[in-house]
Amino acid sequence: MTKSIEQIMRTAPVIPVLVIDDVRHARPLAEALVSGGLRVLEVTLRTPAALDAIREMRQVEGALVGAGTVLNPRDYDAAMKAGSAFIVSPGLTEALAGAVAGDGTPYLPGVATAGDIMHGLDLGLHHFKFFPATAAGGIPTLKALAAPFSQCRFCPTGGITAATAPDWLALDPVLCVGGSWLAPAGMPDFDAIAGAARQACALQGDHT
Ligand SMILES: O=C[C@H](O)COP(=O)(O)O
Ligand SMILES: CC(=O)C(=O)O
Repeated sequence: MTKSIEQIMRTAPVIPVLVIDDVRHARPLAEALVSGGLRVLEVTLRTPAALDAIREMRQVEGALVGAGTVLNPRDYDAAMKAGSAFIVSPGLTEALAGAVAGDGTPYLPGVATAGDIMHGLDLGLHHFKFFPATAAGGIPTLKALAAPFSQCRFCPTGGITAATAPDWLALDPVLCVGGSWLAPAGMPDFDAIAGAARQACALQGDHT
């Protein structure tokens, strides 16, 4: 059965945001992250290898693999054909949100302003990526934005690190955070990635 975006956001406290250049790294990367307890994986459509990486990673037992940097209905279509379990975009447009929400696909669009959130609510959305979290003002901005929108839940992403993630996760409207710190660019060190995933998994991220 398809999981809701809320269930996906509550699966683990951290969603690794992945930029995969070499499809040969995809499976071992997913295995390292899942072995550390991070089951929800966002593969950004920023590289030519991304769609094949999604196809590979979804074979890994326990992995819940979605597509990030989905910018328009064409990207959405390609991401779904590759088997994405959820969709993430850096912002919110009617063209994309209409296509994704119309299909009932779990969807996490990016918002950075009250107007963005109101636009999302008009489209029936209540779960958002707060992006770019740190550059958009950090925790004070999210607290101020969340106050009038008590029905909304957030996954802050952008500039978050292992050191700052706990402060974000302590906020009630925050169900999880996203970040690329778990798998930095370059040749992956899968043991180090599994270790970072274990630490991230131990962070508290479950709010009612
Ligand atoms: O999805 C968004 C970002 O690329 C992740 O941000 P970050 O690299 O600052 O963690
Ligand atoms: C930044 C972001 O949300 C994305 O690449 O999907």
